[in-house]
Amino acid sequence: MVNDRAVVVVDASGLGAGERSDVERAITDILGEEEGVSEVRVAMMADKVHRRIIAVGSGKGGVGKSTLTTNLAVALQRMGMKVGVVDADVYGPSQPKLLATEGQKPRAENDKLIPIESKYGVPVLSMGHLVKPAQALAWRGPMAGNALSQLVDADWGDTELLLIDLPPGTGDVQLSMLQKHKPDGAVLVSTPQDLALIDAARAGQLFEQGKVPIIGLVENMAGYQCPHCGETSDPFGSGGFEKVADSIDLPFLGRIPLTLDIRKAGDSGEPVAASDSEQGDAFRAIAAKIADWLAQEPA
Ligand SMILES: Nc1ncnc2c1ncn2[C@@H]1O[C@H](COP(=O)(O)OP(=O)(O)OP(=O)(O)O)[C@@H](O)[C@H]1O
Repeated sequence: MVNDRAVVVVDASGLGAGERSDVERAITDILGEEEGVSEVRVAMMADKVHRRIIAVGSGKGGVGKSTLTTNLAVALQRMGMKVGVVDADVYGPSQPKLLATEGQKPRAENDKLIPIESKYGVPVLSMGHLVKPAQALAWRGPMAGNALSQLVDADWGDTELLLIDLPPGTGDVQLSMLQKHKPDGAVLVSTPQDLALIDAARAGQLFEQGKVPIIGLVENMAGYQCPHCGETSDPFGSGGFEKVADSIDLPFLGRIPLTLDIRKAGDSGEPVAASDSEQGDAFRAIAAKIADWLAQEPA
């Protein structure tokens, strides 16, 4: 006590942003009731978390970058990592739907957004939580860049890994990310079609120029698995990406089949990696490679 002021120092290491403010509120409420206390001050101390950022990028849209980001985050969370997702796809945010947080609005405290807790233990922030999609369409360079900063500089608490779901291509958001929030590594995703491969190579160049190590390439929608007979066919060809990965000397992280289940799971906000399904295994195998990469890279 200092005169009639109660000062409490709390070791908040390991608590998420929401838990920290709950503890702070509880202490303030309880001590505020005490006789002789006119003011309560709570100082939250925590070990600084060393947070790493991995960007998930693609050359063109619709190749499954958001689906991959969600499932990798859920898979890594289930492996024991504290993972958050930033949906930097300012112009077409899909993480609110994929992580079943649609319609929720993040709170702000001390000028920082508090990420939304999804039911999968993966906190998430998206422009889709803040504005209507049509509003963001009018944004140009600096506004889109500032929007990204708000999301990345939010109060991520004890989150140790942020996966950033980038917009497709090499526009303003990507440049702003390289300048202000340089990722520790990048994962590139593409479908097996030739055009997509060429575009992915372009996205790769952006990271290389920005001196961001490329962790590896993921081939999505590789082979269609028939839900009736289980047979796999290759509407877009297969293996092309692996060859590209080889020819440009980048690790190939894995292949995700095109399945009805993955599409339905995305639409209903129930990522396949959240269950022990065969579909989830493909994402888990890639997540394991990313975890290996993180373990090898000096933090
Ligand atoms: N392996 C897959 N099997 C079946 N459907 C898939 C698969 N991967 C993604 N999809 C579906 O394809 C569509 C596009 O996927 P997604 O939104 O993840 O792509 P994106 O590259 O992030 O797109 P955008 O450029 O619009 O952000 C979604 O309907 C998604 O459910």
